[in-house]
Amino acid sequence: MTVLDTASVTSLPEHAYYIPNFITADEEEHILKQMNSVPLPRWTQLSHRRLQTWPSALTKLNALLAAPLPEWLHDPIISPRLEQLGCFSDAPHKAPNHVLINEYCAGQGIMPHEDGPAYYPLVATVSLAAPIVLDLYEKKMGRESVGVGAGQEGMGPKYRVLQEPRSLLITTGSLYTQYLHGIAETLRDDKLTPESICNWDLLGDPQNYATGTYERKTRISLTYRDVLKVAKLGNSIKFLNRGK
Ligand SMILES: O=C(O)CCC(=O)C(=O)O
Ligand SMILES: [Fe+2]
Repeated sequence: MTVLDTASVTSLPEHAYYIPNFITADEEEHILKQMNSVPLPRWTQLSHRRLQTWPSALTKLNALLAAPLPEWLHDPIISPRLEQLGCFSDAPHKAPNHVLINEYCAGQGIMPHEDGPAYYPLVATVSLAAPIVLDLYEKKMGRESVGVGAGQEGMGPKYRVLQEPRSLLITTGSLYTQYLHGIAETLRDDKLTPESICNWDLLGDPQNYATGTYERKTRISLTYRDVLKVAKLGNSIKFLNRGK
């Protein structure tokens, strides 16, 4: 049995994997320090959260301009940890080449959405600083209704995943393509029970949630992905100079 087999969230459609304490508290602190020491314009302020995009935002055609990730996003998460798991070994570039950093203050969240076709369909999410619940919604069949109603009153999530600080969550396969994911805009996550939280058996510190509720604190996520289209800067410069 591989490490990933033992981390499988078996009550979810295929596939999700959850590993608590994927990084140490020292490693978490180092990453948070680096993240907070970048120049302020590195942050994109959205109405409900702020975001850093590494190495840069995708082009209009969903291509990534080839550039290395900063060392603090690479070590130890990509090398050696994700490499040891082998989760990107079938991806076109065999490793993640893009990282989004999302910061959610208490009360902030992200609308149910899907990550779409720009990426190899696997997301590796490392959570930092505080726990949060990720909600999963089944996509409605029929184009017009995709996403409509998800997250609205009376349309609760189909599944809930509790992401502890320092944990890794991998979503791939039909979970990537057939489901929407979102985070509620709330000051506390509640109904934290083994019945309601689908990765309860895999939690590192379930006793922290024994009261069934958790007051939200600022939580950071690092989402690692492989962008399918990569443009080499040299080629882009040739393209820009075309006709000169
Ligand atoms: O913060 C998270 O765990 C989810 C972020 C997300 O869905 C995204 O960046 O597309
Ligand atoms: Fe997403």
